[in-house]
Amino acid sequence: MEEYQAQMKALSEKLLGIMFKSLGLAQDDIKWLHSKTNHHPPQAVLQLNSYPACPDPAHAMGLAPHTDSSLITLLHQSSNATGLQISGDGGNLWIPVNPIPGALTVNVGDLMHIATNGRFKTALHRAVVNRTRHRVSMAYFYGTPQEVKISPPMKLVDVDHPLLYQPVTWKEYLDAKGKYFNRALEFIKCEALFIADRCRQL
Ligand SMILES: O=C(O)CCC(=O)C(=O)O
Ligand SMILES: [Fe+2]
Repeated sequence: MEEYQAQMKALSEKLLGIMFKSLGLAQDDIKWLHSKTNHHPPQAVLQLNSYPACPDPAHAMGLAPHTDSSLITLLHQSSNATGLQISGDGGNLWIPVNPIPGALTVNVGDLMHIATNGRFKTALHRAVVNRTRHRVSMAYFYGTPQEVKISPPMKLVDVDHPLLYQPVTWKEYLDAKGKYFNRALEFIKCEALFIADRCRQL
């Protein structure tokens, strides 16, 4: 398990580096991301999910529609059963994300949505139970260091892209998520007054 987590951590950092670079950001813009040079390294959680088979999947709960609260999630799903589904339209249409042997699924999470000012969009997904097969999955949630207030680099904020969310730590965000669940992002949205105030400070 420790070795798996170490590998997932390295992969998360690599992927995030590539994703931020794709937005034109340099290493200096995302200093908090580099755990080797950071006093307080980014935090991560490993979660194991088990979904017993159910002959009537429509009447069983797998994992309800949600977005992950991480920056990114690296998901391993057992290759013998389907169950993960993603929605691009707020939960009307669900598209299966079937397992590919040897491949991981990468979810963009809420913190990445906040940290990139909405350039990378958090992914709404759910897990439904399989009719005949027991399914397991292993989710590695990669987040930010404990004390970091997540806020996009100023290069991603301008008049065409006003600041969308108030700066929050992962802990503060998880508290909001616990209270407001799928509406947590909405809850930390900048009010017009807050945006005007921040813009004056830029
Ligand atoms: O089991 C799955 O495929 C999804 C798991 C998941 O979304 C989660 O643990 O947050
Ligand atoms: Fe998830």
